[in-house]
Amino acid sequence: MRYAHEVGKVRAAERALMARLPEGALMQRAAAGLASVCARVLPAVYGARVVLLVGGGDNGGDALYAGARLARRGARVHVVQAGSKIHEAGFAALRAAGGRPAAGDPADAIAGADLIVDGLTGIGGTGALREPHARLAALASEAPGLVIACDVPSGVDAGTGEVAGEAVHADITVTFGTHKPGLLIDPGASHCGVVELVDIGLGDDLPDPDVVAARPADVRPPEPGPESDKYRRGVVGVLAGGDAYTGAAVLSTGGAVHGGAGMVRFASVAHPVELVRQHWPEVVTTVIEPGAHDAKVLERVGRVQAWVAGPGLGTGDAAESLLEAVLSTDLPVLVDADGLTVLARRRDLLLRPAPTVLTPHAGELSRLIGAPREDIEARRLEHVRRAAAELSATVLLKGSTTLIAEQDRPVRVNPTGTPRLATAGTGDVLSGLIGALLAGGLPALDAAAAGAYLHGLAARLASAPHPDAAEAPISAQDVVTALPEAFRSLP
Ligand SMILES: NC(=O)C1=CN([C@@H]2O[C@H](COP(=O)(O)OP(=O)(O)OC[C@H]3O[C@@H](n4cnc5c(N)ncnc54)[C@H](OP(=O)(O)O)[C@@H]3O)[C@@H](O)[C@H]2O)[C@@H](O)CC1
Ligand SMILES: [K+]
Repeated sequence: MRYAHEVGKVRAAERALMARLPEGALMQRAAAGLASVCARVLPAVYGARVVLLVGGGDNGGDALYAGARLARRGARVHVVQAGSKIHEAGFAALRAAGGRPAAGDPADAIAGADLIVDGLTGIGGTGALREPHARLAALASEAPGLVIACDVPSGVDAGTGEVAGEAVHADITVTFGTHKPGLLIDPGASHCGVVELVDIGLGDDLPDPDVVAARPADVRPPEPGPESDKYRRGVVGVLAGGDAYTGAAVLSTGGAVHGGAGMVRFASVAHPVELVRQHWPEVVTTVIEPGAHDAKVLERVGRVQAWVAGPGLGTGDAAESLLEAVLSTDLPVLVDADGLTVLARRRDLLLRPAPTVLTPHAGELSRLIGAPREDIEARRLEHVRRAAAELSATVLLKGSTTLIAEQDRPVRVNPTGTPRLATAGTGDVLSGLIGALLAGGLPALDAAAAGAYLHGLAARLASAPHPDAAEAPISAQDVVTALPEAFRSLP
């Protein structure tokens, strides 16, 4: 896992470690790590034109000391100072090594640099960048040289990934001690380029992480054992589709079929049942009558180990009665799409002892928790956490960075997302896939995180089947088809 810690915890760990080290030692570790990444990416350090953008805090100090190291190796290092304050000891070290303030218009120095080190703000940055920082950030982002952000791209909120104004677009972000949540969550994540973690020795002083992102080896779908039969591997029940929406039924069922379920049961009114039978002959189907139902309706569908309810189900009385039936079982239930719209008026149905997984996009979450959609999109981490606590559920918030929250657990960030997934029907595939993983016995948070991971991977493989292939647009059906390849590509 890649671990990220909130800014307050980073500062506390730094304080604890600093108390045991000689003064300035920690900043030297950070600067040494930053300088070595700079040296690695420059074709040659000797003679390289390096520009340091330096704010008034310790982030600027890191950049100055790293610049001094590069200057001692022959780089031509110039400083663009933003604001009146500067880290005096770092500045003195840089001058002693031969670095100089940039003369003339900073725009010229930035445009002519081979490498720009962004030391404007780090974890101490708050709100939109002020001037002249904002202009310098914009100049750096447009410059032809490589941009390396020190700790955090300036303008990105380290704790949340919010970007309130101008922000540096880095090619590489060298971060110290631990990742910060804002490096993993959009829009901040999309400003980072490649993130490199420099170990400054915080390890023992850091508490449990607040946010984690899976690496491939962390994703472990349920493995069928030698004596698995279709019942032990997990039967997933899908309640989806209606006379109006049939595609959602086919796609959600497809996600379940390719998600490793031992068996998929599907129940709906006659028309979607007919289509699912045509697409997925391996699925066991049940036709249910239109209109409202009592809890007994599920007995006709048969035994399952987890339910998926909602895609294309409609939002009227019939859908509400099915949701009520399914949520009154003691089985894990995933609710998506129309099911979420129903839940927005029936939050009482969420008061249940068994696990519930909700998979809203920002608009659906807005209805569920009564927060404006734009607020949710701007502050995804805060809202997904709040939703998990308020709704007593595992909440997977879809979007440019999919986040998965469960109360008192680190928030999972899905690293495999791709803009290619922003196409109709892909969410239905995800619901069936997570349902299959739940039925296979994964705990809710792991099932949701593994589902999001495999779903993103499948979309990438569908779009570009091998590393040299150009990306092509994809359909939700392509994602279903690529799921086996996504499973195979796990280590
Ligand atoms: N602690 C340690 O041991 C270690 C810390 N390390 C490093 O220190 C960094 C944290 O340093 P920090 O705490 O000094 O804060 P920092 O990120 O430089 O920002 C403060 C400056 O930014 C300014 N500023 C703020 N908002 C702004 C805005 N919107 N627009 C414009 N300006 C704005 C603010 O100005 P002010 O508001 O005070 O006028 C102040 O000048 C950390 O990220 C890591 O790089 C490493 O060396 C490892 C050891
Ligand atoms: K920075």
